[in-house]
Amino acid sequence: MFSALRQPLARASAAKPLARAFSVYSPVKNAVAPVQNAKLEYLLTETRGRVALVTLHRPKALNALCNGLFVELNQVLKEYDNNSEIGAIVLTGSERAFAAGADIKEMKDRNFIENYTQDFLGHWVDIIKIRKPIIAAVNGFALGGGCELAMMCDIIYAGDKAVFGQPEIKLGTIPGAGGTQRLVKAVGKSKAMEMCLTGSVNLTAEEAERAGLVSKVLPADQVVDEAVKTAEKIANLSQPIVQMCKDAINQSFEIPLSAGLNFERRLFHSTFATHDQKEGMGAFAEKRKAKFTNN
Ligand SMILES: CCCCCCC[C@H](O)CC(=O)SCCNC(=O)CCNC(=O)[C@H](O)C(C)(C)COP(=O)([O-])OP(=O)([O-])OC[C@H]1O[C@@H](n2cnc3c(N)ncnc32)[C@H](O)[C@@H]1OP(=O)([O-])[O-]
Repeated sequence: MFSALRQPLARASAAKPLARAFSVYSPVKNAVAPVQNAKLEYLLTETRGRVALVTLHRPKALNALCNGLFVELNQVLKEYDNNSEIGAIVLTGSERAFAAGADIKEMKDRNFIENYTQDFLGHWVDIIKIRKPIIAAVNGFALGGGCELAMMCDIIYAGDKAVFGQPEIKLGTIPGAGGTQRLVKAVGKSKAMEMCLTGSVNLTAEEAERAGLVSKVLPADQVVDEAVKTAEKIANLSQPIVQMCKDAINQSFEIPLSAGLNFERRLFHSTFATHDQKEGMGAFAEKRKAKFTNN
């Protein structure tokens, strides 16, 4: 199914839902049922040069994250990951909300047995398997799962009115997709504890930048364009080397320093097996711009 979808995605140039074959998730049972020629209901997609721009589009619910949205998001991201015309991805929401968290109304009646046996949220986090860099362009609310989704991306740019928070505790639950883990690594234990334990201490965009959660704060109407510009820069570098670099940085979250340094050195060594390393260093020595061929 993915290869059949590749062409329509690669050609898409306007921000509108694409008609295609799709699978949808039953919110209750997590069962995948194939639906032919359904439309994207929760996303807008477009391509700008070598960058794919994916917009969460559930405006009436402030982009609350539901099962159907993740089925679409996973498929679209996988398509772009496999499309050699695309070098990087920008994920954004609306000016009012990147995402106001998991859909509370959809999940409120779930029970423990269902959650456990169906591994509720298991497939929601497939975004971390995407090999190409993903930049989150965040405006408005990034709460609960919205904050967690942004943290699963590789770089976060925030609009000046963005708000990051983990309010789950006020709903009688805890963050379920990285709020107690990635947030600690991004902002430190004390701030993460304060945010998660109170549910009401949020970070403004500037606070998030100071804490290291966000790499740049921009006027709200410039966030997406700036994210696309950065994504385009990355997309025009050597793609295998970009992927190795993303891999190496992500390893720093998983393994001890000595193992991470070893992993990094092995990847560094292996870049010398590529044509792009010869081209990149050769171009520097010859005082010309490198032309990478992804080999
Ligand atoms: C990457 C993988 C992610 C996995 C996630 C893991 C699990 C996660 O850790 C758990 C959560 O996220 S738990 C969630 C953590 N998040 C939270 O606790 C935040 C919950 N949201 C809020 O506190 C408020 O909506 C805001 C303060 C965001 C805005 O307030 P405002 O400006 O007065 O606007 P308004 O009038 O309130 O909302 C407009 C419409 O949107 C609707 N809607 C909004 N969020 C919704 C949601 N999450 N659900 C459903 N619907 C939601 C709202 O009902 C209303 O619809 P209506 O049909 O017109 O009634």
